[in-house]
Amino acid sequence: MTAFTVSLPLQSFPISYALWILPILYVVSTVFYRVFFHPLASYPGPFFAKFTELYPMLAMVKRNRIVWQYEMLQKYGSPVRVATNELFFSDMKSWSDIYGQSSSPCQKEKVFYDMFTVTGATSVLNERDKVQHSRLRRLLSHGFSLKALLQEQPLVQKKVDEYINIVIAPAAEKGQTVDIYTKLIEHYLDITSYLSFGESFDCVSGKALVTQHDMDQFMIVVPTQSFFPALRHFPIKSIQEAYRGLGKLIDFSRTRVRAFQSKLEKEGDQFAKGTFLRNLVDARDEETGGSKLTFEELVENTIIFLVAGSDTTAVTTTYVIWECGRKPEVRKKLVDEIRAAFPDPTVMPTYEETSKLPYLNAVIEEALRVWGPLSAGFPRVSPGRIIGEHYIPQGVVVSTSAYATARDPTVFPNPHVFQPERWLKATPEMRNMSRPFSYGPRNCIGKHLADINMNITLARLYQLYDIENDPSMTEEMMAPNDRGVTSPVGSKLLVRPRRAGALVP
Ligand code: HEM
Repeated sequence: MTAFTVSLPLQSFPISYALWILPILYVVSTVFYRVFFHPLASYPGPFFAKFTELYPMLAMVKRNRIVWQYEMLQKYGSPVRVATNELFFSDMKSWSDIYGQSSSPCQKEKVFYDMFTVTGATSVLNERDKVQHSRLRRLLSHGFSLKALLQEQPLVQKKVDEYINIVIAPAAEKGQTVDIYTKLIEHYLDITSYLSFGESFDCVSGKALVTQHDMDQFMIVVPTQSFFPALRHFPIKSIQEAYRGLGKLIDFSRTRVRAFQSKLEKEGDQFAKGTFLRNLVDARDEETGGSKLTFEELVENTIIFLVAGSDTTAVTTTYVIWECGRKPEVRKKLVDEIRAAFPDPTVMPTYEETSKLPYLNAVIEEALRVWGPLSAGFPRVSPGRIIGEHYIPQGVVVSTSAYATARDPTVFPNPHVFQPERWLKATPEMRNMSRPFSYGPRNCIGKHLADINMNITLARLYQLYDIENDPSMTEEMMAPNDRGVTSPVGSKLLVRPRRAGALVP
């Protein structure tokens, strides 16, 4: 009996010891491998990045991905190892190696892009398979061509005047201050929703079938729910409210797509000709045996257009106005150019005319370079190939930081300074390094729409009004806040509009 009680701890000792020692050995050997023998072991970067995913996660939570990526590249050079299996680049060649056309492309990274689905269906944004993506892109390309979009120009012009009459004119009349940013999101949402569904949300006029607030819930709920599917059951008021907003958006899209399909069946093909939905519903992809988009694909894609098309364009327009507000010499040149081109206030500028105004386009290019709303590195997975100067093994997550390449001082002297003049003599290097719409087969499909929207809105605004920043606006309030789309941290830009000529620029 005594022998048994004494020997029991001795017999069990090695087992309990092993229970502790094995996990410790596993952790130590994993860290040791990742630091010294991992294929990325020789790349520079912060020490903890060698064996954790801590830094990218922290940057996401702190909403400062773009600035953090830039700081990493500044400190360690390109490429920098920012997590066990992840590299950032900031050289010109990495743009084409990572994002360019290729028979073995770097595919979009699964965890990141799986976050961006509302209904569970895939969209042109998050489809990773090359063949399936090409099919979606082909089906959509006609609707997003400059030619097709210009047929809808009268709608854009009408919405621009509506925005000005409802938002700007009353403030100018009464000498009041107005928040231009929030209303710009609504303005572009009104245009994109019309182009998507053949029916505008009409947020600016107050009809608001779906509000900008409902749209905002996408960014709050959608990325989080892919990690925490149970999120929707949390009895927290703000979460429940966010799901209600998202639900409204999905219901609206489903109803519109259904109504659209049945109208098309009953009335034939003579209605809503220029809308994206019309092109999507009709489109057949001959290369995949005449396949059409499913109902859920139609709903998912139209929602993605709304999300991708409104905030991005509004942020860029807002930063143009902010920069012109704090740089009177820039504002004067812009206003002079626009008013010389369109002296008659009863004549609305067209895109064809505004696209020929060098200074207006230089101001927009510079706003996209300095304040691009999607300038974080978009993650791709190496198929095992040379990127930049290095062979990057299969499975490594890679990206080029658009924010960093657009700040390369050898290409953009004084890179942090807003200087539209630099674009008046743009070099090929400048175009290669400033890529606000990304590059290659996964670049922005909505670029032409963004150009048309921004050119007409800005030309009309400065044709009719002098606009000053409200003195309460500070640089801190305009600092970029990375919520997926990078927008001013203060979520507003207060301005004082006055009828043209009231200010001496
Ligand atoms: C100033 C405005 C805009 C900027 C700076 C911008 C920028 C970008 C960038 C950088 C990407 C690549 C994202 C990635 O690799 O994951 C992208 C993709 C995309 N954008 Fe835009 N965008 C703008 C406006 C628009 C508009 C107006 C629409 C449509 C209504 C749109 C629809 C899309 C879609 C559908 C994709 C995914 C394309 C694909 O993966 O094939 N964007 N955009």
